[in-house]
Amino acid sequence: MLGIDQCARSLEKCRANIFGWSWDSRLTMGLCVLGIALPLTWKSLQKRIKQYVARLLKHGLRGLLVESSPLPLVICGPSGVGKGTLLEHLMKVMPQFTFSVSHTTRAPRPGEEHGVHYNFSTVEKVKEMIAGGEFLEWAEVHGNYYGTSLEGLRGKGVTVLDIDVQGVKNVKSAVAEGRLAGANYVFIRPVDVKVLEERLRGRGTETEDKIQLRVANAKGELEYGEEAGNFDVIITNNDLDKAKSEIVEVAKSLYRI
Ligand SMILES: Nc1ncnc2c1ncn2[C@@H]1O[C@H](COP(=O)(O)OP(=O)(O)OP(=O)(O)O)[C@@H](O)[C@H]1O
Repeated sequence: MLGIDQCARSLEKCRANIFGWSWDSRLTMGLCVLGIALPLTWKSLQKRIKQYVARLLKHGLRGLLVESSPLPLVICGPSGVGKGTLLEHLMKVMPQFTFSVSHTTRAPRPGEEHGVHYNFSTVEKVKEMIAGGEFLEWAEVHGNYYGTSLEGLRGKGVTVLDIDVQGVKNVKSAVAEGRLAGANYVFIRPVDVKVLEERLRGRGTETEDKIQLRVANAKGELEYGEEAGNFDVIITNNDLDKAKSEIVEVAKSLYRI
């Protein structure tokens, strides 16, 4: 990386040559710009390299020619912290951020469209996909299978995953195994656990037992969320308007929009 003195000297040299830029000045100016830009882009560059390697392993050389889709945006945080509230705002302001379409083996209900509400599939097909490691996560509920496929994350815009810590670990395993190119991880934290309890009670959607269970789980989730290296960005949702602006700014900067 270039030092500040070197940058200043380069700028002075360029200024002196402003009316007839010599190749020397152009080169030093270029190096100067690179010196500033490179550290900023290093993280995204690393992700992009991993993405290319994963595609190369999966599809061979042909994979390098396929246009890459943006990495999914993972949003995690304890129950009641305001993930849903912040995501609703983000998706309203930036419609290119959307939830992924899940797979299900249950029959479509009136008005439900394949590929819009769900990807309707058969039990045989879903079992085949599970065996082939094509799901990020899946569950069997009342005899029907539901799951988030890795393919479903490669949508038109940026796919958003609102998931718990276990879900984040599943995403990280998929990345480590080369099944997913990567993801951007954002953790939402409260100022303290007491606030969570108040929000969950205020929302009025849970029984007291469930509130206590969610608050108890929150402690472990906060430990994981705040541990260095687990998330790219941590947003504290205290003042709601501030947190809303922050999530939009974070999304813009992560996806260079
Ligand atoms: N900054 C905030 N200040 C006050 N109340 C908030 C704030 N953010 C969210 N809330 C409120 O807290 C409650 C919980 O928010 P929300 O449902 O978005 O949480 P969540 O993290 O999505 O929860 P879950 O994981 O259980 O779905 C809602 O009633 C919401 O209106």
